[in-house]
Amino acid sequence: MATFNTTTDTRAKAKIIARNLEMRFENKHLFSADELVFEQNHVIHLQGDNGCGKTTLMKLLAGFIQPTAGTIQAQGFSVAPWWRSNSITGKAIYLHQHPYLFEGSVMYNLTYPLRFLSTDKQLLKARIEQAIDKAQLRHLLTQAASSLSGGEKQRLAIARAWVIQPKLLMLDEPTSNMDKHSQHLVLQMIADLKQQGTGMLISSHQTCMLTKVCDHAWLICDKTITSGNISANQDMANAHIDVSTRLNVSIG
Ligand SMILES: Nc1ncnc2c1ncn2[C@@H]1O[C@H](COP(=O)(O)OP(=O)(O)OP(=O)(O)O)[C@@H](O)[C@H]1O
Repeated sequence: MATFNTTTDTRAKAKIIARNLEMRFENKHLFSADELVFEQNHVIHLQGDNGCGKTTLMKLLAGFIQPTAGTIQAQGFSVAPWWRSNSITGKAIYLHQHPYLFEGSVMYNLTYPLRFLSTDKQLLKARIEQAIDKAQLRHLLTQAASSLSGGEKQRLAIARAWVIQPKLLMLDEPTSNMDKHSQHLVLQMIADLKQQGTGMLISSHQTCMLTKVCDHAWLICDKTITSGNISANQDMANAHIDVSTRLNVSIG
């Protein structure tokens, strides 16, 4: 039986903890894991072959779907509104590889979050201006977001996340539509967020420019999720799971 819950000490480091996790689609066992901790100040490279379950794991941690078994708990966030049936939803921001954008212009998409944030509005406006430059979106501001190219849409979605500065951010195959130049721009924003303490989970089945900023790795292999540090002196192209910190997980 899967359960979700949230503890609300907002002074604590924000984290999402999954325990005794098991995910199945009908009879198909996708993965299991004893314990996964996704927290602020950690940047995790989520690795695994096509179809192993990277997107599914992110959707679980975002609270969009429920695990077959196990618990998913959030700590260090403010209390969820009473009408939200799943208290995990909305804690970690999830960016799909084909990001959801609002109908309207690029500028509308960037300013939309303003109305929901309690942060000083002048500071937010200044941050939006910075994001526009960082993502090189200024020449596109009045254009409909729906008319952007795939790479531009991803740049816009990441710029919007950069403005919000979430505690936890998940990026699903963020560079899949990006040329090298766009990857450089996004890398800078991701590095900024890392410095500001945002915890990030970045999925990609291959190493890419963005995975250079990762200090931890989760690997989905043989229906098992293992977790470990990325050795500081190791080329990310050979990123591996530190065997000493491997989790004891079951294979179904
Ligand atoms: N709602 C669903 N019902 C049944 N099967 C599903 C469902 N969602 C995903 N799957 C299956 O689960 C498996 C994992 O899918 P998922 O998208 O999580 O993999 P992934 O690792 O993100 O793949 P990729 O690297 O290709 O993006 C796939 O075989 C997929 O078909």
